[in-house]
Amino acid sequence: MSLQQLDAFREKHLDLNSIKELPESYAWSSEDNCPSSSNSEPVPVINLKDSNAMKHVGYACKTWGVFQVTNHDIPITLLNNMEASGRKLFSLPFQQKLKAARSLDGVSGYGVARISSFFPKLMWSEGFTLIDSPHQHAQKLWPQGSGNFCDVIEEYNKEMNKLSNRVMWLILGSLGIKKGDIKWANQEGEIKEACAALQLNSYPSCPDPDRAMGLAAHTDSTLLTILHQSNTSGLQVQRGVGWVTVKPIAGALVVNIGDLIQILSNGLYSSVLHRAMVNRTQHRLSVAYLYGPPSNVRIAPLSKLTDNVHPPLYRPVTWSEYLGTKAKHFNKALLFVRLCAPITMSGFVDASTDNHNSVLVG
Ligand SMILES: C=C1C[C@]23C[C@@]1(O)CC[C@H]2[C@@]12CCC[C@@](C)(C(=O)O1)[C@H]2[C@@H]3C(=O)O
Ligand SMILES: O=C(O)CCC(=O)C(=O)O
Ligand SMILES: [Fe+2]
Repeated sequence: MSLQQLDAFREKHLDLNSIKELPESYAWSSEDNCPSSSNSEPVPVINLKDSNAMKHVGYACKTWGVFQVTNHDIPITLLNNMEASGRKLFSLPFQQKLKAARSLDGVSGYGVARISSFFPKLMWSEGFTLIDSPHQHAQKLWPQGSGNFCDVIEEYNKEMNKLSNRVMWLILGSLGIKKGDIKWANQEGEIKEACAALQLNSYPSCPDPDRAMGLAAHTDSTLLTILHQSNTSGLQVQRGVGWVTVKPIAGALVVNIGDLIQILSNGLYSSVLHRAMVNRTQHRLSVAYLYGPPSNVRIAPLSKLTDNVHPPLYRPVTWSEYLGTKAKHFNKALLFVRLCAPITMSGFVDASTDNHNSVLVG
């Protein structure tokens, strides 16, 4: 990052850990920050060792787009070590974290939520994204030695890759998809070249949590995301018109359905809109493993799920192409890869003028 970029960054983004009163630039209107629904049914919790796990996953995908998993075989010590590594990183002095700041056009490094540009107010969070080896970043953050930071990240990525593949097959299996139906997986269903990003999110305690927003409502552009949310609540998912809190369960992991599963499943399973809230007393940390397909693969509705009555709803896209669309159109990105425009309640086609790929139906 150039010195000029660093100055612009410092000007806009404050060290949240030292602020005693919520600045106006972080105060969201009550409309944006609408409260959560009370008395809602809880998000499904699925024991991966249950012989009916696939059926439960199918139900959770159809009705929620999110579920928690237990008995997932990720050692609790690894989850604890990952959380401790995240806390160690975010507790570094602000100036030190800035040494590993994400460049303006870059993906990895320290920075504010990259969706910030779509909102008039700033979010009460800081993040660290890793897509490749953690060593270069660790060297900048801890020039005297980073302890076991890199080992923990590498072990975590390896284990999350295995778990993501296992959960992906439960999701696809629940739609009747077999190993041979996915060309980019080998006979065992493994995806050797799967791409992924690790996103560490830090939400410092906030002097006015009811007016602040940790991470604004979004869907993930992934096949699926596995989130370790520590023991402090904050994650909420949209259900109907309200927001439901995903209660932290010790040792459980949250699985979010991403936009690419929505495309693959031809809309049978929708990605879940979610957000993170903050609180007055606790510093919350979350670690998201964002799982996607190999970079050369074009994701399209699976042919087994389409026919004359159910034509493909989306055109084929690679993950990086889709991330580009998301960076430009954010929560409308799926509409921009859609082939058949959805019909609105009024019976008219909801045609976006920008969406030149739409074939209007109905
Ligand atoms: C692979 C990716 C998905 C992501 C953008 C990124 O290039 C790296 C970070 C990811 C993340 C994490 C926080 C929420 C999110 C919307 C964001 O701003 O950065 C996601 C992006 C995404 O899923 O679109
Ligand atoms: O912190 C959380 O609970 C949510 C994080 C998240 O949605 C993400 O990293 O994509
Ligand atoms: Fe997310």
